[in-house]
Amino acid sequence: MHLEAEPQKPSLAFLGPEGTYSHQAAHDHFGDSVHYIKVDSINDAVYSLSPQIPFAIVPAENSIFGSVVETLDCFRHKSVGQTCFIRGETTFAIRHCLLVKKGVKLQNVKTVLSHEQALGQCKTFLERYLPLASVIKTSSTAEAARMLADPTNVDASTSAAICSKLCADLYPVLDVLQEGIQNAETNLTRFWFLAWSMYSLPPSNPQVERHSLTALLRISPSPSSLLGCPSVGVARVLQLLQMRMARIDRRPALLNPPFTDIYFLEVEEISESDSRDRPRAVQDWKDRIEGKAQSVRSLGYGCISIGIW
Ligand SMILES: O=C(O)C(=O)C[C@]1(C(=O)O)C=C[C@@H](O)C=C1
Repeated sequence: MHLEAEPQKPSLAFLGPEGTYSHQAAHDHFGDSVHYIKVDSINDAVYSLSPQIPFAIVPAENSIFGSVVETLDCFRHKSVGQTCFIRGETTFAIRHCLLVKKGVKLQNVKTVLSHEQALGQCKTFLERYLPLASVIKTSSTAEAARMLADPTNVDASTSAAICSKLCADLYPVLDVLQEGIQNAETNLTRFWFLAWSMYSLPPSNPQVERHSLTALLRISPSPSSLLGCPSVGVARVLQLLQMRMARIDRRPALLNPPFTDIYFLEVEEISESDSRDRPRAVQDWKDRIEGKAQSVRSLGYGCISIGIW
């Protein structure tokens, strides 16, 4: 019998441990076509990108709790657009559960552990059923389950974790106390696929592949902008690019003077032909704002970064 060596799968970093929504969303999309590498934070997922780990998945925004600021804050850094590019996206349905150690009842729960996003998405449930419980933020929802199941955790009999039902299978000492505890039945999180190189694409699953037609503009303003004050600059850039804005996020730029911001804009303009020839489209955007902005850089798949100063 002739056994063919399995071609090496590309590695993809995800916010671990196993059982996070990031892990599940990646698995839904890529199945067994990638080698999964768990990391401890969204930051680590972004900064682990390298020739050895060419791909990563990070949460972008949630339909109940909004933008994932940890991800946007990573996108402030100039490495994004150099060794980190957005190359696609997927949306995943989030259904949170309250997990406890077997035998623990709702009235025993004094502490709830979970990721900041999940705690926000379940605020109504927490206020109604556990108003006196204190909350502890963990690096991910599955990390909350892992901590609860840890045999050395002395507080486990008075604690609960908000995470996916899958975590009850991964940690058999845990039970699902309540299912579907998010503030609204429809709860979706949008994830971005990142790549180390602008020229590499994560393996696609033809069943679910759907090219996003949005673009992300990172606009770093400063007072001496040729385009005027930051918000005017943003509006002017959109006008020059002939783009309609779909979403806007604003984060502190961590530059002087204080209250200088970076804007993240998702725009709707990209036409069918542009979406087929993205490098040309990005070049065209650059040409249109040349001379008006100090720096224009591609963030990858239909994404550009514009520095105005
Ligand atoms: O903690 C997880 O399970 C994650 O994958 C992170 C994350 C997020 O940051 O938005 C992903 C999806 C849900 O919105 C909750 C948490």
